[in-house]
Amino acid sequence: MDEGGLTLHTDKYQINMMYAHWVQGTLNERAVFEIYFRKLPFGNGYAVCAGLDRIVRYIEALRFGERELEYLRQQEENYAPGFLEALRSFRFTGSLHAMPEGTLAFPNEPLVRVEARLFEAHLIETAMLNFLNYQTLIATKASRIRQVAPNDLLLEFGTRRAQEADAAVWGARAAYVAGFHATSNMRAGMLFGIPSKGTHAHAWVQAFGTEEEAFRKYAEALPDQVTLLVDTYDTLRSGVPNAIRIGKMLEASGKRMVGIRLDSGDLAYLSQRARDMLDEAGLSYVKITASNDLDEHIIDNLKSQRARIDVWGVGTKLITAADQPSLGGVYKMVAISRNGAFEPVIKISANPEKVTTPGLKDVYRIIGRDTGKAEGDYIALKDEADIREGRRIKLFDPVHPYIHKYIERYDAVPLLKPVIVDGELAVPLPSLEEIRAYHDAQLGQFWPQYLRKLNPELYRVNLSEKAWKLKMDLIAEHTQNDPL
Ligand SMILES: Nc1ncnc2c1ncn2[C@@H]1O[C@H](COP(=O)(O)OP(=O)(O)OP(=O)(O)O)[C@@H](O)[C@H]1O
Ligand SMILES: O=P(O)(O)OC[C@H]1O[C@H](OP(=O)(O)OP(=O)(O)O)[C@H](O)[C@@H]1O
Ligand SMILES: O=C(O)c1cccnc1
Repeated sequence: MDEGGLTLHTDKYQINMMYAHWVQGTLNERAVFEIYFRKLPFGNGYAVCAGLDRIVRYIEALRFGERELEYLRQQEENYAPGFLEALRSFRFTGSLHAMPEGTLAFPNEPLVRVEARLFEAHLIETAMLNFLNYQTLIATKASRIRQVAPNDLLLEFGTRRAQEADAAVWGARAAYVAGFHATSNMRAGMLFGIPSKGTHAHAWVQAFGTEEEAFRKYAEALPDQVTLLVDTYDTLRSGVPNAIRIGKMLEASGKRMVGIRLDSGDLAYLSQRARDMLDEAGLSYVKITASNDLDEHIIDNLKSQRARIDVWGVGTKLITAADQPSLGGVYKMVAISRNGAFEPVIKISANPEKVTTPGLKDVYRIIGRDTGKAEGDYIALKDEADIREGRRIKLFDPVHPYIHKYIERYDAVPLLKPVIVDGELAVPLPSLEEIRAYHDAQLGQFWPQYLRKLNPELYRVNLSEKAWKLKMDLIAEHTQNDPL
């Protein structure tokens, strides 16, 4: 997808800061920022990273053209002409390390680390958060839905209710990353290569004199993909019997009907009755699709009622993340270069959760050698050797530091991979199919108790002792408390 034209998809305060750095001559000073979120959405045990593909394409396409410069000139008379000239040759020259799309991520660990000139680091905050927060939210919602229907076909049907067009297509992609199988949105199919699927609407049936005629005409037109919507008049008295007639008609011409779709009423009862009727008619291969305001809770509940549903069409509640419509990912400065070296910086807050963790850091997934499973994540300062070299490390609870344990016999997998280095793409972006396969492998690394939908076990994100000490020292420095 062409991401040109998004350069001013940023908050004005970013341009104000760029301008002030330009005026003060500090625009080329380098800084490090991290993106992380503080709380998991939906009470889920993990989040599924998505949005990096768009971030990279956006960064690569960043240019201030005539239109952008003219708008800035008109908007703000304080912006000196020299600033606008500097923008004309703007290119992103920094580096970006990030968790690949499909990675399972947890609160308070960096998903992205940006190392760049202040001039460019400010510009990209807003758009990066916009893409990452939304797509990660939808991928996580989709993952919850998949958790309750792991063996069924999952179709994304949300476009009509999405918060506008971008959300529809990028949300369809995020759902696909997390394991949905297809989308109804043809543009998402075209842009990203996601399989597209569709049945027909009630209007098709209403357009004909009888339901049977409507079904027949549809089957004549599209004999290889007949999924008939059976609830326009009376699901069990007319819809399913008419669909069975069409199924038989197709059989006579050597074809097989794909399915029926239920879109209202008691989906458990109707699916059981419809299954019986189809089976009795010898159409046991015909699949039953359900739709109608579905989400992970209803699907789970329908399964516990032994609903006979093979395919789930999920729209509104997925694409709008209806029970939690935003993820609160933030972008915080953790270091700034002074006299040629990065110095850690902190932001203090009366709210302890909002105090940042200073310094350039890496995140590692600790995989137990004996189990092959993730034991916890470990955030360390960038140059810490113990974790890199697999030596014994101490995991401790920062709130109650006396609670700790040592671990050895582990593999430490660095999660932040180089994506852009000095303005250039470090490695080609993975394909969507590669991302899906990687996501599945990620899920396989976790014990089921971390993945369950309801009251999942807390997965630990540990801070190294050095990183923790640095944080405490900086807090002390800024609050005039004694260091711990
Ligand atoms: N057996 C079931 N158990 C739990 N929830 C169900 C069951 N059957 C359907 N549902 C859900 O209950 C809700 C019913 O919604 P609603 O009553 O608005 O649908 P409807 O009246 O049957 O159809 P329409 O969308 O045409 O109004 C939907 O979210 C549906 O997915
Ligand atoms: O329910 P969702 O999860 O959003 O899935 C998509 C819905 O969109 C269509 O109906 P439409 O919205 O056109 O009409 P309806 O509300 O009367 O079902 C379809 O029949 C589904 O019910
Ligand atoms: O193909 C379908 O059945 C479909 C697509 C979008 C929304 N509702 C249903």
